[in-house]
Amino acid sequence: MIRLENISKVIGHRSILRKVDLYIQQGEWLGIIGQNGAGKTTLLKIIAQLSRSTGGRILYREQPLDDGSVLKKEIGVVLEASFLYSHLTVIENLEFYGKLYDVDHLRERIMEVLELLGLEHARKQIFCTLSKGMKQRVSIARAILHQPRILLLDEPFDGLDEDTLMSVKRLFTDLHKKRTTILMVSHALEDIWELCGRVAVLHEGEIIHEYVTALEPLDAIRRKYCRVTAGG
Ligand SMILES: Nc1ncnc2c1ncn2[C@@H]1O[C@H](COP(=O)(O)OP(=O)(O)OP(=O)(O)O)[C@@H](O)[C@H]1O
Repeated sequence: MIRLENISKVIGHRSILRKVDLYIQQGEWLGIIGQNGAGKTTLLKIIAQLSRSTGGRILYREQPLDDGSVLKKEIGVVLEASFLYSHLTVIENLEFYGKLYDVDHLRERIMEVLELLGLEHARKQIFCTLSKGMKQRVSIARAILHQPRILLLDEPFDGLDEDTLMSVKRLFTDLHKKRTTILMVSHALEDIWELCGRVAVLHEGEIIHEYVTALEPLDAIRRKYCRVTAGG
């Protein structure tokens, strides 16, 4: 569905990503792991067309992406900088985004995602006054509002309490069952192993391993992963 060919990113004199090749199949749930600074967020931003690569290309359904508009509409993104306006309420933020994406029956859809994320009671609260976990819920609500075919998730469970974590995992699992393609960056290997079918390890801007989670026990990977990222 999405093919990355030789994707590179150089900032100043630093190579952040080095010739990354990656294929993401339709309906797949792919995890990306790696140490701090490995380039995971940079890679996600390039796929989301929020940042430009300095080399290589992205193919979507085997067609090169020249301007990202086709893909942009099909993608929902959860990133730390969550594209939400601090001084708008939760519902105003969702209305703004929903109009931008021409969401049908916007009012009903907003009520649906508010309920899915347990945000009904906070809907009139100003975004910047929310707790970290509540902000993360709004960020997820925004990402799924237009029912994207692809979800790009950067540490999506950050800040969520145990109950919300379970319900958000269920929500993503349901979307995945409905053939949503998911690319998820996380430091929580347990979550990655529980949810993702395949995992790519990014190290200093390069994909150095790919694993099928069903075939590799997490403990073995934890040992290997630590060795690999420690350079051994
Ligand atoms: N705009 C920028 N200018 C300069 N350097 C940048 C910029 N954006 C990212 N970097 C650098 O690129 C490298 C990769 O950053 P990135 O955020 O992609 O890493 P990451 O794997 O997501 O890390 P973490 O696990 O800490 O979130 C880091 O060394 C970072 O400092």
